[in-house]
Amino acid sequence: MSEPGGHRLDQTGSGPAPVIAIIGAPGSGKSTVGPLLAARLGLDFVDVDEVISRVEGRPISDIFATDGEPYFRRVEARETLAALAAGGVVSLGGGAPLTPSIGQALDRVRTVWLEVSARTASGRVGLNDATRPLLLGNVHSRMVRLLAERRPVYAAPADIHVVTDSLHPGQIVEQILVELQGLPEDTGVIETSANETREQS
Ligand SMILES: Nc1ncnc2c1ncn2[C@@H]1O[C@H](COP(=O)(O)OP(=O)(O)O)[C@@H](O)[C@H]1O
Ligand SMILES: O=C(O)C1=C[C@@H](OP(=O)(O)O)[C@@H](O)[C@H](O)C1
Ligand SMILES: [Mg+2]
Repeated sequence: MSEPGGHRLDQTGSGPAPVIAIIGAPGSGKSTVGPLLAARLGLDFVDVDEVISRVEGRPISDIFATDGEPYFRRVEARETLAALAAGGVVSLGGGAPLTPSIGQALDRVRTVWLEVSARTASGRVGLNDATRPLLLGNVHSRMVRLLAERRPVYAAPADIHVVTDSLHPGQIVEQILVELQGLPEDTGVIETSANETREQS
């Protein structure tokens, strides 16, 4: 089905809705690239951090401060699994893949890993960011440690891997669209027309 963007996918089609999960460290660009990718594919988009803040009625930093990280991770697992079950493009929080139930779910969907260096990520995230309480203090040193711990957890479920440091969000979306075409059919069919994309660029 070709649409102006060349990538529209009718979600009313038969079969389960396609699911694309976006994972990576804080500052890798999940919340930025996710909606752009969803628009190109004609899919719904969910940012799980936004859902959490909405259902909890408070910023993520307040959740951590008042109820602690274990509580946050339980809410995150519930909302992440619900979003993945609903289908569309889902941008996870940076720590979500460390939760076993989420890691197992990621093995069943198309997963995009946006990689970023600690230096670049530190430069992208703001200081004292209310959505990233784990980075309060020395952002760069905390990011270095976090990336070292998590790299294997991001790599394991990844079907598509994009190193984002020197790419703009639009370039990242184009690379994802091209790589989606090369994925095996068994994880759902997402019709994109990368050729049209190349003609458009
Ligand atoms: N490819 C990119 N190049 C430059 N800046 C980016 C890129 N991707 C995201 N950003 C910026 O970095 C910050 C963090 O991006 P965000 O999408 O919130 O990351 P995440 O959701 O992975 O934590 C935002 O200010 C965003 O505009
Ligand atoms: O890395 C993490 O553990 C976290 C990353 C944040 O999301 P982003 O990756 O979108 O910043 C948010 O879920 C929370 O602060 C925890
Ligand atoms: Mg985000």
